[in-house]
Amino acid sequence: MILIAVGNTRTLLARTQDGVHFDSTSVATALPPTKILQQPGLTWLNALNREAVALGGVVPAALAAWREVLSTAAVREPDPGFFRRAVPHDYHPPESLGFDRRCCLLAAAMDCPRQDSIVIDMGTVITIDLLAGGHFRGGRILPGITMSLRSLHQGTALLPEVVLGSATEMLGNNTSDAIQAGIIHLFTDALRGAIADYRQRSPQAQILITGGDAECWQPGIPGSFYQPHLLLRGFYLWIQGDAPP
Ligand SMILES: Nc1ncnc2c1ncn2[C@@H]1O[C@H](COP(=O)(O)OP(=O)(O)O)[C@@H](O)[C@H]1O
Ligand SMILES: CC(C)(COP(=O)(O)O)[C@@H](O)C(=O)NCCC(=O)O
Ligand SMILES: [K+]
Repeated sequence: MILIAVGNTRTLLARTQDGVHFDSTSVATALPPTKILQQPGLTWLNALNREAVALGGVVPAALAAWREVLSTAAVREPDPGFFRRAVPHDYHPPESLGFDRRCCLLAAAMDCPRQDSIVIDMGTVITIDLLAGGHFRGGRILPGITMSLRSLHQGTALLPEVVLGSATEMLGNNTSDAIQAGIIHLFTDALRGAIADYRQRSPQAQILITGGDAECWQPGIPGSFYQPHLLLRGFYLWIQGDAPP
């Protein structure tokens, strides 16, 4: 099966036989699908007309462009009804819950059915969601790391656009270090704070962390597990669960 998952910054293109191992790559969502399909190295995408293709995401215009390009392939899109049965929730309106959040929650719910989970997705935007007693209990949406750094530059005359290094000083003594200290401590505190709050509700919840910025932030979140393929795993389970018998 080929999975195409459209995020706000990156589109994941993945192929899997067993739903556990994913041969995946990511490309800029801003690129039109026709251009993406012409990229060298993405040769397995030639299988698009022979294999089942699953399409999902959180950027409606990009999804529409993919639908047009894939019109000859057997495209499958996830059914919200399956999600609602697998992960009951009170989100309102229910259809507004983002596709990427659903995939990660579904993976946690189906792979660890007796375990509560705090699911942190550090993508364009950061989401921190609580799955407890098999139900999605709600979450928090925060600006992402790159988005936050960019907004400091775009909203001011004097602040440069900074790339985060490994500086974690408490007190910055130049503009770049002060911004880095601000962002690193802001998000470390926000993540730890959310975990502490959610654990009042679910003391045993495991912490799963995924998304483009997760790998470098995981060490700052004690006890968390980095799950690079959480979204793809959930997407696969969703499409399989949906399949007609
Ligand atoms: N090659 C890359 N291009 C863009 N952003 C990247 C890349 N690698 C890591 N990142 C980081 O990952 C974040 C995007 O995460 P990702 O999970 O791909 O987001 P989304 O699913 O929202 O598209 C960016 O904010 C950026 O900080
Ligand atoms: C919260 C998100 C922007 C995260 O997107 P991402 O950072 O993964 O691109 C996305 O899940 C979304 O557009 N959600 C819709 C609103 C909601 O979940 O309530
Ligand atoms: K995200």
